[in-house]
Amino acid sequence: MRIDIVTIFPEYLDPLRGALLGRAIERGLLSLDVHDLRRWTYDVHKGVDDSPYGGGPGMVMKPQVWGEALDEVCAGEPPRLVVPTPAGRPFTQAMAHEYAGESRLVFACGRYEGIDQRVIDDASTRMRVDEVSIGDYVLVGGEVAVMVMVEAVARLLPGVLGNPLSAEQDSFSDGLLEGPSYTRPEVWRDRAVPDVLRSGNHKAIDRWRRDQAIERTFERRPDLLAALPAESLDKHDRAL
Ligand SMILES: Nc1cc(-c2ccc3cc[nH]c3c2)n[nH]1
Repeated sequence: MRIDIVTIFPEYLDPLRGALLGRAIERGLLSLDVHDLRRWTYDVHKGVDDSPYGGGPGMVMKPQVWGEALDEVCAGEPPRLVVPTPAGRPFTQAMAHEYAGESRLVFACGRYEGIDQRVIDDASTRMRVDEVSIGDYVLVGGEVAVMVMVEAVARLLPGVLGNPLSAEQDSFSDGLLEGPSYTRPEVWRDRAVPDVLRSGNHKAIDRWRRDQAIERTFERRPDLLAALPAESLDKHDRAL
């Protein structure tokens, strides 16, 4: 997978080159190119923003600069263009899996009050464009949102995670939250690991883990339970 990111703060994305993702890049499992938007400015001040039509606070990012940047970065095989915004469609694990199946992703990091809408409208005539939110809170720019999405997507690529089962048993993979995890010691500050986990009875362990996942989902994210297909909860699950 080829990932391109356009931003006015390229150094903000440096952490993506460390640790697990850095190793995946070194191993050629994905490529990551970060582009400074100011490369496509021509004025001495390298301006990327201007006042909003209709008035209002803050500044809007200019369409000319973004248009030329995306023309160049998106050239070649048409990518999926992802534009983080608080007004976007919620980013989910299902979308992370969808993106992991793409051969090219381009992320456009806005700043200020965002990017002139015509940039998205124009790009949509040539490629799939998703305006995506990573949560119902407002960040200062798109860079942190892009780091969240790149990490969520990259970890799903074959070979990136040491144990592929980790991704299969993620929270949300079966529509439920993951239950609690435990490791040594057996007792810590007078708190013991649940006996079932030390029983060696894997049928009982799997049942206990599913019960914990359903109970935790019920308590913390009842909306996920409501969205589950009826057939995915058996009689035992419903009796919880
Ligand atoms: N989910 C979420 C996205 C954002 C976001 C995304 C891009 C920009 C550009 C300027 N402010 C931004 C905020 N905040 N919260």
